[in-house]
Amino acid sequence: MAAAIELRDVTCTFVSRDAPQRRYTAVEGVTLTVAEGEFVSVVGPTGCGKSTLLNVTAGLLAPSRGEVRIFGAPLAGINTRAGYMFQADSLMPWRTALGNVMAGLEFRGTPPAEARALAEEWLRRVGLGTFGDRYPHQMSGGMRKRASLAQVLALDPDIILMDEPFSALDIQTRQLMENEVLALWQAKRKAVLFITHDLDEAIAMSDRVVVMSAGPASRPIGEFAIDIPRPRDVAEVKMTPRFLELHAAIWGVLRDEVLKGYQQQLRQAA
Ligand SMILES: Nc1ncnc2c1ncn2[C@@H]1O[C@H](COP(=O)(O)OP(=O)(O)OP(=O)(O)O)[C@@H](O)[C@H]1O
Repeated sequence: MAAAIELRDVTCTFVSRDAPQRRYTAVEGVTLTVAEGEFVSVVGPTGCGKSTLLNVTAGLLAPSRGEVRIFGAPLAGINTRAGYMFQADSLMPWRTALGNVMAGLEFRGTPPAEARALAEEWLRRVGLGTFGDRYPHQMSGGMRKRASLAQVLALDPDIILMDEPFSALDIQTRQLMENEVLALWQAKRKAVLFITHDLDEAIAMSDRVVVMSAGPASRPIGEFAIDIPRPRDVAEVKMTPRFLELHAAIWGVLRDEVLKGYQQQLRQAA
């Protein structure tokens, strides 16, 4: 069976707009797969190209070299089988929660009555059943994240791409959301590519954690299967001996890269 996502030897080089002779290779020779139904997290130091890999998978950015295959077919243009949840809110401020969830469905041509019923159903599933008429500015950060999640899941994508979706939330709301995402994922088993700075979050959520090296020319330098049984409670698994073992092993690979990434940022800022 073809992988849901397959990046083959992907390199992304950016050309500076101000000085076209200046180039920056963000990621180089990245090979990465996510199987159907698998939850894979990518961790790495700041600026190592995690978002770049997600943008390549979403079809928002064409790699300078290499290939992206989605369920075995080469990706050309936008990845229509993927839903994308960003770090920033993706809600339209002039639409209610219900209107926001309906928007993607309507855009895809779902008849209005069906779009409304589906949007209401998804708002219920993410715990916003009675908040459909709220505008984004009338919702808390956690509620906005829930609405964004409903927006993505209502489209029933085969692949879910998440770029630090919960980093702006307080720790309790974050744990609630992580558990909810796991429960929803467990029911539907989509392929998930999850980007995070937070190693605890990556281990608690994933089937596999991929560690990227510091940039430039970042690439995966470690891959760890997370053999902690499911269903998991993200707060509880963090106290298990296996979690601590995995954390120590992955941190052993990640630590030096985080230090290198930090030094590089200091050099760039100087
Ligand atoms: N469009 C672009 N033009 C030029 N450089 C870019 C562009 N997009 C990203 N970069 C550079 O590529 C590198 C990787 O960026 P990216 O956002 O993918 O990293 P990241 O690992 O997601 O970072 P963070 O963890 O801080 O969110 C960075 O050095 C960034 O400045």
